[in-house]
Amino acid sequence: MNKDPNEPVSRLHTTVPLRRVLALFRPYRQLSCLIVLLALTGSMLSLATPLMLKTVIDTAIPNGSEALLWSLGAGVLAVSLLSGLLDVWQNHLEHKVGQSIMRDLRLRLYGNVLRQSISFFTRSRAGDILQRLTGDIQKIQSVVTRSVVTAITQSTVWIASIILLLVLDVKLALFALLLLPLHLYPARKTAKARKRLVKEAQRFKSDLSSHLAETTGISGALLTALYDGEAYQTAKFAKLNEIVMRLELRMNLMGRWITMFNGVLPSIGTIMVYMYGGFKVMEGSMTVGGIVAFAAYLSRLYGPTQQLLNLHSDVVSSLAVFENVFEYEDMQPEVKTAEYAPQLPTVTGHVRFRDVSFHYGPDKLTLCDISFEARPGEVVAIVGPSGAGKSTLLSMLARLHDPVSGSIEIDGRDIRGVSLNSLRKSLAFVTQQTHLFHASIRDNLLFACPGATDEELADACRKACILEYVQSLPEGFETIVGERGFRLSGGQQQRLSIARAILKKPRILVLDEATSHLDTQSEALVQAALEQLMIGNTTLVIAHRLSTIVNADRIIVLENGRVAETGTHRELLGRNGLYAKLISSLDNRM
Ligand SMILES: Nc1ncnc2c1ncn2[C@@H]1O[C@H](COP(=O)(O)OP(=O)(O)OP(=O)(O)O)[C@@H](O)[C@H]1O
Repeated sequence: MNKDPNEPVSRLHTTVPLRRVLALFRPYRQLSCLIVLLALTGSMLSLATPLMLKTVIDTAIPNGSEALLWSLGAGVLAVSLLSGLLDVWQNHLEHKVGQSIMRDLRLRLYGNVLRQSISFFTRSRAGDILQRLTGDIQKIQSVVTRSVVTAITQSTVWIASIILLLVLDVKLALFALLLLPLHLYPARKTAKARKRLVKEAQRFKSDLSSHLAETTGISGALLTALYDGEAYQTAKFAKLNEIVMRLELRMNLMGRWITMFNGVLPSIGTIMVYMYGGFKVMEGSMTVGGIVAFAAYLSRLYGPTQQLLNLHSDVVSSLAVFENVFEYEDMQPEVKTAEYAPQLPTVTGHVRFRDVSFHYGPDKLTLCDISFEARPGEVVAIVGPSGAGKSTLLSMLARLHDPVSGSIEIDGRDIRGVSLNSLRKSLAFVTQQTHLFHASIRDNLLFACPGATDEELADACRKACILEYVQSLPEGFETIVGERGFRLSGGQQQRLSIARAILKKPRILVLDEATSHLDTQSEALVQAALEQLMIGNTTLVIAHRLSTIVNADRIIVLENGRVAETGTHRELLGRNGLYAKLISSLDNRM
């Protein structure tokens, strides 16, 4: 199936050490100890009942002791009531610890995903990320909630039951224990098979949620509608859906077989004990109460055996999911900064690219030895044919990618040596594709400057030529916009994103000028907004408008990732090279 896009970005390990799973409990050590204590007390209490039953049958009834019968009856009732209460408390605490671990994991994973470089997001499907942060974490929840407690309590009951069985009758106990190894072989086999199935199912679930996310997002839905792709998408979904269902069925069936097998063995064991014990009672070497107590302890031996084997199978199969989760926790961003990198102080906005080279893949350099500078307040226009590397070049200023050689400096400091957030605070990007979150206009603006006052918001919108429009909306700044919100036109979205950039008060501005989708009036408004934003800032602009290019202090002409020409409009026209050709094609389009 569609595997490549889902391949891990950097696979750091293939198996998860159990130590790492146990380390998740570290912050909840005390609560976990309390849970284990409660569970052990509950298990010990449950071991008292068979002994009381033995006394009822062997002593109270034959001796006609009503008082003993009453007190043993009350004892059994008290034990079961107390066990029930302890169980409720223990269960609540187990869930508290389990849910807290899930919360911590989700938060750590989300934080680490957001820390990743942009290359991670271009490689991953949204559905995969969603699946890991929700589906996968949900899947390991039951293991995390129950596993440790079950392992400790059930092993205790198991060992205690063996001791009590041996105390009651050594030969009978050894006879009953003979059946135990029969449980192990199928349990080991199925645990491995389940792990494979779980891994496969998680992968297809990831495919399913990616397909869902892609086709129900506004762009995917629009494309599907316009190309009449409903039947195609539904067929693709149905295929994945079917595979997921079949895998779930296989996993369930495998679980049922093992449950059946594990259910039959104890019955055989119990009936053998009753028969063998029966003969011993007839011989007079054992009491009836002794057999009843023995059978009760036997069920407390087989029960935990099953539980421990199920747990083993759950843990082994869920290791596949742990691998997924821990992989996201361990991922390192490609673009790294030292933990205590200094902040970039308020800058004047002097930008310098020194021999910058970059490639997306090893086969071909996307940018090769690019050098240029933009002095504070200058406008530098980047022009060149489609695919020349203009967007890549400017994205490097915000360290969306790092150069493979050369360096980029702001005010003489290599941007790799300063903290990433301080670097990004001093820059503002206005791109052609504007993204607005599904939130109010106010919240979308505050995203750039969380502390901005209403006056500052209004002022930024006024400068971006959008205030009047926002105020004319029935809900004004509270209007919900974004993919599923109120639809703003392309120009309005751009002006809102310019207002957002104005609020950031950057020193360096990176613009990707709109090409053609705006009408003349809208373009004039966007242009006026941009001019406001450019005042006093160093501006690097991927320029498509003749006026921007002509008025730029310097023009960098890129071709196939190299600087083909540099100069002012007049100088470059005089050279009659690539620039002159590009300008004549621009003129022809105007
Ligand atoms: N994420 C990516 N992975 C691999 N290659 C990429 C990626 N992004 C861009 N490229 C390639 O890098 C080259 C430069 O792309 P870039 O978008 O920087 O060009 P551009 O000059 O901005 O083009 P346009 O004017 O059409 O937007 C292109 O050949 C493109 O295919």
